[in-house]
Amino acid sequence: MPVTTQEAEPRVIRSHTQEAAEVPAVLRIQRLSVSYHASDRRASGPAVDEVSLEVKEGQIVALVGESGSGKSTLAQAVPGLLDPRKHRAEGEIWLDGTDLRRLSARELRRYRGSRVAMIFQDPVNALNPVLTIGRQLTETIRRHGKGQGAGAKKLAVDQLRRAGLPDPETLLRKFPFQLSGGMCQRVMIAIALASGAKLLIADEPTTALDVTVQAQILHELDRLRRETGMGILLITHDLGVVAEIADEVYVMKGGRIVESGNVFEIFAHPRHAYTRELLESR
Ligand SMILES: Nc1ncnc2c1ncn2[C@@H]1O[C@H](COP(=O)(O)OP(=O)(O)OP(=O)(O)O)[C@@H](O)[C@H]1O
Ligand code: NI
Repeated sequence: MPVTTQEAEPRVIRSHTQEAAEVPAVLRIQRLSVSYHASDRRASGPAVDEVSLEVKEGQIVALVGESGSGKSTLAQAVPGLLDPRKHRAEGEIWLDGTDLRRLSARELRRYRGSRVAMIFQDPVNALNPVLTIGRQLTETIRRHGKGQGAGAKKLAVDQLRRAGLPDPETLLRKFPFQLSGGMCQRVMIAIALASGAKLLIADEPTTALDVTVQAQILHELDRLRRETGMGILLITHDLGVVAEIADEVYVMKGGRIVESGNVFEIFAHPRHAYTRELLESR
């Protein structure tokens, strides 16, 4: 009789070799257009032009393209961070069965931070300079009803450790200016983890950091999406990193997606001339 072994279901949701067909989407953007108002416009035409895009659970989706192609506009439109007085948007942004485009400013604020987290190029300034790291983390934890008092503090320590920061207890008492850029970005990641967001939008999260730290942070994101199932929309100029950690790639030019697909296919057989140029220029 054959021996049957019972293996535990792996917690890891997927790696970029698996088919993602049945994995639910954490973000689905449909025909999103964003135009800045004429007085502010620095270029003709919409900054984002009928873009459709999907991020599934546990996936890293890379958004690449030249400067001014509309990547940051797209990234900021998702959590509703664009100034409503300065732009006009059309289309749908589905997150967890809700079209964010239909929410009021107040409802959007509640979504932001609890369902979708963002990390930016400049982690030092993204943190509040006058509050300790501990205070900023426990604030997030409390606000999202994840814990109070000692419970919140313990969770804060856990998340800092998870984000790869050594000696989290000491770190709780420090202020952002006492930390390196890389450490601040890890704190931002810990805050995103503490909020329990299922989607993380990372807009060039390592551009301002030392070269040696850049790869570490990106590999941290790669590890965390495996551990938590968080979906990540990653904007980066580093095509080497894209090849290494992304599942899907969207190539943007002049506000439009000119090519998208599985990372292996795009890198092996870029169809669009612009994608070939991008690959050759690295
Ligand atoms: N606040 C703004 N007001 C008016 N126009 C803007 C604003 N922000 C961006 N734009 C314009 O929208 C277009 C897209 O810019 P965006 O910053 O989204 O590009 P990007 O792909 O993120 O570029 P980069 O790689 O340099 O960060 C550009 O033409 C830019 O000049
Ligand atoms: Ni940008």
